[in-house]
Amino acid sequence: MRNPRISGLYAITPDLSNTDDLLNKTQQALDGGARLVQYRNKSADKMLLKEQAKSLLQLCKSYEIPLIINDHIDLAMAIDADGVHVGLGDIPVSAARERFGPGKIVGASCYNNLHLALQAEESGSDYVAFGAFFPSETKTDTVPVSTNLVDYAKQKVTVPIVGIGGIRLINAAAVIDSGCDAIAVCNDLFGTGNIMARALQYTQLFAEK
Ligand SMILES: Cc1ncc(COP(=O)(O)OP(=O)(O)O)c(N)n1
Ligand SMILES: Cc1ncsc1CCOP(=O)(O)O
Ligand SMILES: [Mg+2]
Repeated sequence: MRNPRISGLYAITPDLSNTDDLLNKTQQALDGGARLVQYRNKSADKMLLKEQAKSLLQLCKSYEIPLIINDHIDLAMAIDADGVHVGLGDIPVSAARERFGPGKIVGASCYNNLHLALQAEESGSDYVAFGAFFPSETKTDTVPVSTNLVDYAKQKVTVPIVGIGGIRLINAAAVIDSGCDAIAVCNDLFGTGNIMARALQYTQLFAEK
């Protein structure tokens, strides 16, 4: 059965060195209906990573929304986060599952590769992520993927599918319509003047389905 927690707007946090700013912005995304939050910070040192992850976890808990930690399984385990997201350069899905236990969310990047998705599912991932669907300002070393792959993958994988990469309000419907259960957004969510209003607009796209 598809994991019901993996659906809707998946907020990917931007690199912010100010923890209050990070919390404030994430709270706005949650107020707008984000269903999952990923703490992704590529520039913080170990101390800041832990401080921010712990604060975000407390915030997400108060909304009963899962917090997924990007890359850092040790950090995810240390703070008892709800999950971890791993890519090809990170710990393998099977090891993440083994270390983190059965009750935690393990998400896997599958880029434009159905074979990776099948492998990730086999290894115990709770969702598979494809992307980048569009050029991303947040992550520039991506591979392009077409919505056709999602259409095809829906027939092959049973875990939820997350779409990521350059998703904006104007192109999100195409990604959702291709069969993605969730869309992961960073820049078009956190880079706007009114994050809550933008999150609500994304949430509305799912309500229309
Ligand atoms: C939901 C989601 N999908 C894909 C990624 C990318 O993971 P990865 O390839 O490991 O790249 P980095 O994000 O670590 O730069 C993701 N983080 N989240
Ligand atoms: C982490 C990641 N993986 C593929 S694209 C991407 C960045 C997503 O951010 P944005 O929504 O700003 O493109
Ligand atoms: Mg990674």
